[in-house]
Formats: sequence, structure tokens, C-alpha cells
Amino acid sequence: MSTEAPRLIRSIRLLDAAEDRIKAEFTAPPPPERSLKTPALLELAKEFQPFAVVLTNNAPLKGKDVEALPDCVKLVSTVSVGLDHLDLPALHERGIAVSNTPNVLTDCNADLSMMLILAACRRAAEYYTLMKNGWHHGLGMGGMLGHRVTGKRLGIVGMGRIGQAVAKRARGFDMTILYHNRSRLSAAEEAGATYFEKLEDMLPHCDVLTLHMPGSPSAPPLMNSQTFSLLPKGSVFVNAARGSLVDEDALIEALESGHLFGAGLDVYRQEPNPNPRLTALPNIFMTPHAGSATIETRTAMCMLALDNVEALAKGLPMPSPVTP
Ligand SMILES: O=CC(=O)O
Repeated sequence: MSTEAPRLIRSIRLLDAAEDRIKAEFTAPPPPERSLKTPALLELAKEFQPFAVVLTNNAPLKGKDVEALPDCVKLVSTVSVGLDHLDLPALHERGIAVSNTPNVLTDCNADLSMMLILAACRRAAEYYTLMKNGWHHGLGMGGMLGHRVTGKRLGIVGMGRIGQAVAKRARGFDMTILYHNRSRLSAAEEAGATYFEKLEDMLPHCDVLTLHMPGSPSAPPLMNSQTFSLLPKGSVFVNAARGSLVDEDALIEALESGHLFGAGLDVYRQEPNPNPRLTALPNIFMTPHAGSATIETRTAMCMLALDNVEALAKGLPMPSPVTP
């Protein structure tokens, strides 16, 4: 049996601690200077014959890409919690295991979601633009007023780990929590939140709506003109989950017409380079898909991705496998 350290390739340079670990514990080519897109990653896989491919959603692996992976590949370890860039059935069909990096990013994603909720309610984008361009006139008593967050009803779609972490934070702001989820949580997990089996029944009761569910690029968007119209006039919409969950034309229309007061977005249908009509709107606070972008969390994600490679290579259970 070979004693060579497990062979891996990565689509992107990982954080330093993880790169040091790769040098010490794995056989790998030098880190890419720029992140590799799928064709370059597949080319490298053919050349290097790795046991594991470590990647992010910058290098999606769909049908034909999966077929193009050499037989030596036994694991695709994605440095993300989301899996919508991977063709899971095709990977599992080929006997290639998949792992992701849940849990370690829950708090940071929930923090950023709370930031978007506060920013959209309190007009942070408009205030920031005003200050940057020169604040020359007082706002007066009624100028540029936002909405008080305290006491507002927050609708959460998807009450998994991140949804629950957002609820915990929002309770600290005395928000009332409503949620829609595939199934109802236990009373302890619910902690007083009101469950709605149907999204349509919850929407009219939300002052703020925030999404925390997986995306699926091939599924019709959850939020479209019909679902936006069910939100009360003057409500706020937040999405730090996936751009594919939203019909952006419908969102733009709802923001332009004033049906929505504002929005906070971290994710877009097109990343990078989101729809310029979104960027042009004054009442959106936008971040660049940065939910997990802290030193602590990204380090933990890189390390967990390597833990999965190490475990599978040793024939041990992976810490965070994605089950078929
Ligand atoms: O979007 C971030 C992730 O899926 O980790």
C-alpha cells in the first residue's frame, strides 16, 4: 500500500494556515495564483491525478464536468455549506464522495443577515452615500427616516441552523419571530416563534422577510411578483442565502414601486457582476456574497475541508459528509 500523503488539488488558494497544512500533510501542486474555473480545474485533475478535489462555487461541477473527472478522484470537498454548484447525483453515481463545511459558518452568516436587516430598515446605504458625497444640509425632523427594528415581525424562511441563529439574534432586538420551514421545530427550538406551514400564509404578517434555505438554480424562484405582492407595503426583504431564490426583476419592481421599503442582499443571480439595475437602486444595502467572510470562519472552513480529505484518505468517517 502506498504511503504517499493523500493527493489533492484545489481550485483556489486557501488561507495560510490551511496552505501550511497542505504542505505538511498532503501531496499537492502549488496553490493557484488566481482561482481556477472548472475547465482549468479539470485539466489539473487529469494531469495531477488527485484523490481529492477541494473547491468552492467558483468552479461548479455539473453533469459533463463530473464525467470528466479522472477515476482516481474519490472526494469532492467543497469549502462552502451550499451545494448548488455540484451535481450530487452524478458525483454519487460515480462513487465520488462529497463533503461540505456546515456549522462553522452559521454564526457569521447569521451576523451578516442581522447586519442586512438593520441596514435595510435604517437606510444604511443611503446614509453612507450621503456622507461620502458630502453632508451639507441637515435632514430636518422628517428627512430620510428609517424603520424602528424593535418590535417588528421577522419572517424567516428556512429554520435550519442559520435561520435559528438569525432568530436568536433578532430576539435580542425584541423582534417577533415567524417562520416557514419544511417541518415544524420542537417547542424548545421554536422558542416562541410562530410556525406557518405555508409561505403564502406567513408573508402578509412580515415586516421583514429573510431567506435561509438552500438554492437550486433549476427550480423556479421562491420570491416572484406574486410572493412579493403578499408582503405588506413598506416591508423589508433580506437574502443572504442564494440569488437563485429570487426573481430579481420582480424584486426591482417591488423596490421601485415602493411596495418594499428596502432590501439587504448578499447574494445575486449573477455573481460577480450582479444586475446593474439592482446596484443602481438607492434603497438596497448590498454585500458581495460575504456571509462567511471572516478570518475565523474562513480558516475553520478551509481546515474542515482538509479534515474531510484526511478522514476519507484514512478510511475514517468524514466530519461533514454530504449523504446521497
Ligand atoms: O454561500 C456560502 C456557502 O455556501 O458557504
